[in-house]
Amino acid sequence: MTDDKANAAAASSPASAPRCWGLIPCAGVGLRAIAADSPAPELPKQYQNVAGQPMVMHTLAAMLAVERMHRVLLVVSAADGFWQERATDARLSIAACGGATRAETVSNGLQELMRMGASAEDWVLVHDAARCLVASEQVNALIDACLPDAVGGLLALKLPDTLKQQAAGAGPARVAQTVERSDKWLAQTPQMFRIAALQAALQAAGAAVTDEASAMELAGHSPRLVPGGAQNFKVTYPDDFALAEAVLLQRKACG
Ligand SMILES: Nc1ccn([C@@H]2O[C@H](COP(=O)(O)OP(=O)(O)OP(=O)(O)O)[C@@H](O)[C@H]2O)c(=O)n1
Ligand SMILES: C[C@](O)(CO)[C@H](O)COP(=O)(O)O
Repeated sequence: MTDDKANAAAASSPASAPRCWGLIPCAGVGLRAIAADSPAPELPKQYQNVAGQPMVMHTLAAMLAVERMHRVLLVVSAADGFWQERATDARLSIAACGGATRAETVSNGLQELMRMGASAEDWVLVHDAARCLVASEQVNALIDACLPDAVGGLLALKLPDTLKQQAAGAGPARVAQTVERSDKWLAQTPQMFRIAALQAALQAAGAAVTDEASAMELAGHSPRLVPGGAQNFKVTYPDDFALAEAVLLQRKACG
């Protein structure tokens, strides 16, 4: 069945109430966030302080502020000692089943959600621990767009700049051509899909896919693109910490 036909079928069938679960992959090492001239930090980027709190605490606060979020599962690496003796929220669970890639971490987390009582048709919203600026309003907008949809979708940002393709060859980078950008979006998170469909897609796609939507695309689906925002960037490079801190402090000052 095409996504369009499945949407029509979903619209004409009686309303059911699948739940929304949050899944936060938090098992990365943050290699690109380490400045070339700095020693490696003791903790990965998601645990470094940003605006007075470990980055992941901002991420969790935004996800847990969404009332329709049934529970949130944080997936950390087996070696993670951060959560020992730390107070947690009643709707938060932590599983030390992170994998070697983000896709493996998410796949292991989906299995854990099923053990926690999630059903195959429930929705999961996968959100990077390192996107600590997501606003609960954006998460709600994604849920509103995806709940009536047969497939699901992701927050994304229309490309704001002119897009250049690099020429092949050694030496300094040079432009090969300017690429049409009117149909290009930057993928963000959360990415929201049905749990069983996403698990099947990830298993078929393998560990190399860098987001959930890619796995669904490889399975033949066309996920919805829901406008996110420039502030929902992923803390990836050293400069990103200062930007994230400035935005969070400014939000705090504005109440
Ligand atoms: N094996 C992995 C790799 C990544 N992630 C998580 O996926 C999110 C997005 O990944 P990215 O920003 O690429 O994080 P890292 O893999 O940690 O960064 P880098 O590639 O720079 O090492 C992060 O919250 C990260 O913790 C994960 O849970 N398990
Ligand atoms: C999922 C993601 O945040 C979408 O932009 C991103 O792909 C994950 O991290 P990476 O930088 O691709 O490793």
